[in-house]
Amino acid sequence: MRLSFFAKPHRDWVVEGNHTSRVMGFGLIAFVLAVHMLGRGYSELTWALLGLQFLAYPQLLYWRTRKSNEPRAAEMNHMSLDSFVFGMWSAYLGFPMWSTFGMCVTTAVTHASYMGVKGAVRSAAALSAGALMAIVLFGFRFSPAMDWPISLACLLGLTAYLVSLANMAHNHNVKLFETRDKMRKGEQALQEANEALRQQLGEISVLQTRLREQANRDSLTGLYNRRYLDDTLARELARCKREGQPLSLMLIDIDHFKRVNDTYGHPAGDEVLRALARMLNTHARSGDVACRYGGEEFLMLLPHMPLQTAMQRAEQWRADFGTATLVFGDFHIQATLSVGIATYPGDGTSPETLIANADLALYRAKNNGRNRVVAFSTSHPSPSVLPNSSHASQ
Ligand SMILES: Nc1nc2c(ncn2[C@@H]2O[C@H](COP(=O)(O)OP(=O)(O)OP(=O)(O)O)[C@@H](O)[C@H]2O)c(=O)[nH]1
Repeated sequence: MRLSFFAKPHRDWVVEGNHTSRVMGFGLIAFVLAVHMLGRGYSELTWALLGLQFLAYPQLLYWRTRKSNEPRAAEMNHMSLDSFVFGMWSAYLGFPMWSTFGMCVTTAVTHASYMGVKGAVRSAAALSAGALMAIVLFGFRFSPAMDWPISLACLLGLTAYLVSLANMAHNHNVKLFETRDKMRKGEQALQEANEALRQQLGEISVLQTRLREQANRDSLTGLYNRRYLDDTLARELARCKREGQPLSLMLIDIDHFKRVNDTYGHPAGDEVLRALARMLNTHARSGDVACRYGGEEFLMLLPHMPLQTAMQRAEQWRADFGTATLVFGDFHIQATLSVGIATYPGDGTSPETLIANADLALYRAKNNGRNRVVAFSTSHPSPSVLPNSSHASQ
């Protein structure tokens, strides 16, 4: 387990960069000031302070910054403290020309690079405050020494400082570009993933629609199934009631279908069912619902259709189907239809009653000899039968 004292809580590029440039800059200035102090009779205490100030102080600040909860804010304050101590040293040493200039410029540039012109002003204020403090404590001295070794050291130090600052900015820019590049690539990958997801969602939605459609369809004939009819009949009936329109229901049953199966086989029977479904679909209007109601029983839901029209239609379909021949392999198959019709409002006002009455009418069509159309009518004791003597059952 690491002790928190040694832990590195935060790695901030401002803090790290400042530390490096502070260590370097203070080292160089210490060297320049030492050259200036040589032979000028400064006490041992001053030399010791110089060592502490320029060699130990940067480490102390770095440690404090990293312990701080807000390292950047701490670092900004430390920069002002730098200016203050530089001001003190400059005034204490009598404002040696190049050293003072170097200290002023480096702190002003550092401040300005983080805080703009405001930073430079802040640095100037701190420098002045430091100088003032030194003048108050030690008195005013003025010896702007400009010996060439000091001037040369200052110029080299200043150049090194500016280059290191530019290098830091360059490194930061490179990092910034790399991060932007990564973000752009990430964004692109995200867009691609989004696009793929959108496509998948589209496919899922198509599949769902197809599934819903399949759930409503009879797999053999492709007509709507009974489940769909249950939902639709109530809705269509309600609509016709609102609009004051009639609605007819036709129950259509293939006569003696068992015989077809028994004679020609089940696959042939299937083909007959498909043929009837095709015929009903072909003749259905856009609002009609053709539905396979049971094994060989079909239902046509005919909104807005009065009884007489429904009777005529059913008769037409019965005749067409009865005269058609279905070729299945070597077989020529013929079959007839019986149809029962119930119409809203005369034959019932609820889906259940209408279906029950259409079924009753169909039952009567079968009983009366098949191959015929029978309409249920509550107004007559026996349902009305469309005469069909020419198409007797087989
Ligand atoms: N091929 C085939 N036959 C089916 C299918 N569904 C039901 N059937 C058959 O349809 C026949 C219906 O027979 P019945 O109910 O006796 O009726 P029917 O022979 O048509 O006689 P009526 O209706 O009284 O004229 C049965 O033999 C069922 O096996 C199907 O999907 N395919």
